[in-house]
Formats: sequence, structure tokens, C-alpha cells
Amino acid sequence: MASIAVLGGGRIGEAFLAGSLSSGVDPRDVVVSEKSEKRARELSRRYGVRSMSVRDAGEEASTLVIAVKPGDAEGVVAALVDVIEVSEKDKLVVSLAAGLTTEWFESQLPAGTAVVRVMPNTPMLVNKGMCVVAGGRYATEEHLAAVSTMLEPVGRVLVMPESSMDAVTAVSGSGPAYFFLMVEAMVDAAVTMGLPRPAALELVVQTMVGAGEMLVGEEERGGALPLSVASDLRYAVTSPGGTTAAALAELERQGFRGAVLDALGAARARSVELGKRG
Ligand SMILES: NC(=O)C1=CN([C@@H]2O[C@H](COP(=O)(O)OP(=O)(O)OC[C@H]3O[C@@H](n4cnc5c(N)ncnc54)[C@H](OP(=O)(O)O)[C@@H]3O)[C@@H](O)[C@H]2O)C=CC1
Ligand SMILES: O=C(O)[C@@H]1CCC=N1
Repeated sequence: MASIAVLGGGRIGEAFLAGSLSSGVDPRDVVVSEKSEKRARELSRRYGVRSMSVRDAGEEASTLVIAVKPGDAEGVVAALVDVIEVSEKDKLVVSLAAGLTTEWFESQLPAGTAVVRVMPNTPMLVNKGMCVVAGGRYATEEHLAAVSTMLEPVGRVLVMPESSMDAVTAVSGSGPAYFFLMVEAMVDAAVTMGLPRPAALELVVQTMVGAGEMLVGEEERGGALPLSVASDLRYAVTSPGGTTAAALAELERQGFRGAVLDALGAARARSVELGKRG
């Protein structure tokens, strides 16, 4: 009897699967359901988990992790209704989908079904994820604790009110893409200045890794992350009248902060819109 069903084996489903298994979850305790048979076979071969239909996976497992695109959630939920209705044990539904509210899931599922909404991100794949967890109407403290425990091996976990989830999606859910775009932009700029692309990529990636590790360094040593940590580290790089100050002034002139503000606002608005489709 599996305890976790991953319903949707795409990018985030695989990141969750891979992160969980690498942190010690037994593949015999996990089943996956994926629309594409080829992809299902690939996941079974790669991770040693069984693949089956949504309905069968829902019957097998107690925690049902929905990892399909928001537009596909209705079909998955419809396939789970009977299973949840007749199950003797309580099933916990965990949604990783952007936008869709616990209220929407509750309206589709048998009355009283416990639903927990999670916003993860892809660094889960390397156990460096950021997951924010919010409980629905029937989710108890025990459910939230169980989901947090399930996610802790794949990264950091925060419990927040559901009203924060659209903003969270804009910040940490979509966040990795903003940093990857920054890497691409810096590599292209380096190439424009004449650096070979492989060397440029190495310079940029190692700089990002080093900067990231400096940001979390203090906290990993046991202290809380000071709110000024990013500014303090930036000041330490910025010599008066130097190269960094020249670059930062140009970023400000080009409206860097305003662009970030608008970009995250657009992501949050899109999350709200995806929720309305549910
Ligand atoms: N990618 C990310 O960084 C993040 C994604 N999310 C959320 O995670 C969810 C999944 O996103 P992502 O992994 O990127 O999307 P993907 O399209 O990569 O993965 C979804 C997978 O589910 C499959 N699928 C669709 N319908 C069914 C079904 N009825 N039964 C079984 N499998 C099905 C899809 O198959 P097919 O392609 O053939 O339709 C696809 O392989 C979304 O709701 C998204 O909002 C949340 C945080 C971060
Ligand atoms: O782009 C998306 O809609 C999903 C949600 C957060 C990250 N990827």
C-alpha cells in the first residue's frame, strides 16, 4: 500500500518525486500517475516507482499530491471523487497547482475532504526547494504538520495563510525563472564584451552560487537571516566610485526595481486568474 500518490509526472511532479526519494522515502511507498504512457514508463524506470491510473493511485495512497496544470485539475479531481467517497481511511489531498484555491477543491470533492495547498518550486529537485503550505477548511494542524514533514526533506517549508498564496507564487514559485533569466542576460553581456561563452557561463553560475551561499550562510550557522542581509552584502561589493556602483546606477536608471515590481505583480495577477478558471 503506497502512502503517496503523485498525480501528474511533469516538471514539478518529478521534482517532488526525485527530491523525496533522494531524501530517503521508499519508492515502494510512492505511486505515480501520468497521462503520457511514455513519460510514465520513463518515471517508473528512473525512480523505481509504480505507475497507474489516477483512480488506482487514489485508491492505493493516503496522500494524493495533485501536480497537473491548473486546467487539468478538474479531470483529476473528478476521477478521485468516488475513491475518496468510499475510502475507509481519510485521504489527504495536496495540491501543488498555481492559483487553484482549497475552496475550489473542497467544492469538487466529497464534503469534509481535507485539502492542503502548497506552492513549491523546482529547486526541490536538488533538495533546495521553497515550499509554502496553506490549509483548507477541513485541514487540521496535524494535516499541515504531516505535509510540512513530507516536504522538509526537499527544502524549506513555511506555513502561511492562503490569502498569501498568489503573492508567494509570484515570488518563490516562479522565482527560479527570474534568476535563470538573469544568468542568461549576464552570459550574453559577457559574450558581447568578448568573453568565450563557456567561460562566461562558468563565471556567472559560480558568482550566483557564491552569492546565494553568502545570503544563507549566516542562517545556516544558526542565526536568523538579518533583514538587511542583501543590502549589507551588496554594500561590501560596491567600492565608492568603482565598477559595481557604475553598473548598479545603470540598472536603477533602466528601471530595474520597477521592472521587478511589475513582473511579480503580473505573476500574482496571473495566479489569481488561474484560480478563477477552476
Ligand atoms: N513548474 C514549476 O516550476 C511549478 C509548477 N507548479 C504547479 O505544478 C503543476 C504542474 O506544473 P508543471 O510540472 O510545470 O507542468 P507539466 O505540464 O510539466 O506537468 C504536468 C503533467 O501532468 C500530466 N497530466 C495532465 N493531465 C493528467 C491526468 N489527468 N492524469 C495524469 N497526468 C496528467 C501532463 O501530461 P501532458 O503534458 O501530456 O498533458 C504533464 O506531464 C501546475 O499546476 C503548476 O502551477 C507549482 C510551482 C512551480
Ligand atoms: O508558471 C507557472 O504557472 C508555474 C507556477 C509557479 C511556477 N510555475
